[in-house]
Amino acid sequence: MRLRANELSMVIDRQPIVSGVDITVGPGEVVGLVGPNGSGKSTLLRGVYRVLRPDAGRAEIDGYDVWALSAKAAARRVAALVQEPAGDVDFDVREIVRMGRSPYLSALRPATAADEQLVTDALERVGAMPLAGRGFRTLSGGEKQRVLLARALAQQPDLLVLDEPTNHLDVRHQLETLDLMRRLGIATLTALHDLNLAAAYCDRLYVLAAGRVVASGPPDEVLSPELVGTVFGVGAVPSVHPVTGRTHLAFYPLPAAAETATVRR
Ligand SMILES: Nc1ncnc2c1ncn2[C@@H]1O[C@H](COP(=O)(O)OP(=O)(O)OP(=O)(O)O)[C@@H](O)[C@H]1O
Repeated sequence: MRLRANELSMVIDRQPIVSGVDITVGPGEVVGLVGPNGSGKSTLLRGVYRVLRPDAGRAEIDGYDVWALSAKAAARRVAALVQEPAGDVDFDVREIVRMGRSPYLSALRPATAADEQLVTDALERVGAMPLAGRGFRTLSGGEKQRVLLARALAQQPDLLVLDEPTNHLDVRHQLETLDLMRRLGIATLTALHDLNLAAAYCDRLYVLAAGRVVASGPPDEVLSPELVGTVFGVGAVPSVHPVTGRTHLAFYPLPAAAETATVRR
């Protein structure tokens, strides 16, 4: 499986939000999307998981334009874990995860025991089996996040798209979730705010600023103090993490006069 976003541009209310973005995710690769608030990360992801149609360019999975596929066919290839309200109806956890099988079902292809087993497997994989009978609305933010990840896994996607998967998670569950994401072996494109987590868990990063990719490559090469200063407007001191051996950035505020201008669209 290979995702290739080619010259993707997205306009909202006549404002360019994503401009000429090229992104690839190779088989089994975990690719991070980082950038300041409002830089267009979620909008770009929506173009990829087929919720917001790009105004120009294409997002292709194995050469298929995701926008040329039916919604159901696209959902068999791409699963998204996004920040979403629970909705009005109180489904239980198992029902929520079962929804991940709906792209495969139809009047001619009703749910089978194999589908139910996939639901169980997905719940087990994220450690949410003890929550299976609970009402989704009664879960904590972190529990909800894990159940939504289980739903995405039940979809058996070729590509996982995650928008801030560590949102709401305590520090242990942040590490566990990203560790799980890596172990899944599924090609993944994930927006992450925490640059140190992005560096620790992603094979490659794309840095978005004002809707454009301003840097890309392995985290160690991309997250230089210069780039962090220019794009995020903070100082960064790199060091080697004493346990993991990965590059770790310590941040500090820059004096107001030294703040660099944000990249213009
Ligand atoms: N439906 C919408 N209507 C109007 N403006 C929108 C809409 N969706 C996104 N935008 C604007 O597009 C810009 C990019 O938003 P987006 O959510 O893609 O950024 P982001 O990088 O994911 O931000 P954050 O890190 O804060 O989640 C923002 O200025 C936002 O206000």
